[in-house]
Amino acid sequence: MIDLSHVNFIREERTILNDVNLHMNPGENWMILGKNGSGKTTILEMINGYTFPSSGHITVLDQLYGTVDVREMRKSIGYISQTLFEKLSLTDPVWEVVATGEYSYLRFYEDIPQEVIDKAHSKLESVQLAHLSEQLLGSLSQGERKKVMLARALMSQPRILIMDEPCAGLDLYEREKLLDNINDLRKQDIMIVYVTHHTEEIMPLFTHVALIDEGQIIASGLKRDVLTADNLYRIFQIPLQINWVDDRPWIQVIGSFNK
Ligand SMILES: Nc1ncnc2c1ncn2[C@@H]1O[C@H](COP(=O)(O)OP(=O)(O)OP(=O)(O)O)[C@@H](O)[C@H]1O
Repeated sequence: MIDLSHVNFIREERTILNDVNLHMNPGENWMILGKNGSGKTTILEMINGYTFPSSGHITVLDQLYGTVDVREMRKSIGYISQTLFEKLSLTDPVWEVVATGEYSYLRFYEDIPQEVIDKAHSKLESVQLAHLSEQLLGSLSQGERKKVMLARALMSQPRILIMDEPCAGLDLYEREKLLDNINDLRKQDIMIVYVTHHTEEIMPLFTHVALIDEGQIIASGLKRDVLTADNLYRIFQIPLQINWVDDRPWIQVIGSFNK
């Protein structure tokens, strides 16, 4: 479904991605975990066709990038990121912002078909935000904004949903509510690719994890095989242990930092 083969990305003599190989198959949901600046967002931008590798191949939904119109590809790929949020109109009502997801528009400059309006309301209902549909986007809390992004991304019924740190800036309550909505997506036929620095966001729906450090994949595969104390030490350089509770990994730091 998504295949990155020997992908390198070099800018100003700096290797940002170094021989990245990732093979994501139908039925899998992937978490990409790594420190700040390790190359996570660059991978997501490549899957979306916004950034092209210096060398290597990327195939998404059986289409080899470089030989297809990536704008067409993006109709099958939902993307949730802070950069995209900043392009949306803070002065539009929430239902209208959600409706723009149907066509991947940033704003409407034409009449909106009634069925698209109805669909936007039902997507808002599915993330428990129906009561805020008439409120302006700019007046929402951080958590509500993230849920609006999720509802908007689901409008076009994408086959792949890519999320770049959707829980950044959320308090514990808002984070858990959003993660619950994301976990519910396992009932749908959609592949999730999710980037974070935080292991506890690995909800049960995630089947696979890729660990990235300084542009290199350190380990990738089934989450319980990859999320070992040794592998995480290689990424974070902190001695820790992992406790699995209800199929979620929780990290406990052990010993002293840097000793
Ligand atoms: N087009 C580019 N030109 C030059 N440098 C780039 C480019 N794109 C990314 N980088 C650099 O590559 C590195 C990896 O960036 P990226 O945004 O992929 O990291 P990240 O793992 O998502 O980080 P964070 O968790 O902090 O968001 C950074 O040091 C960034 O400055």
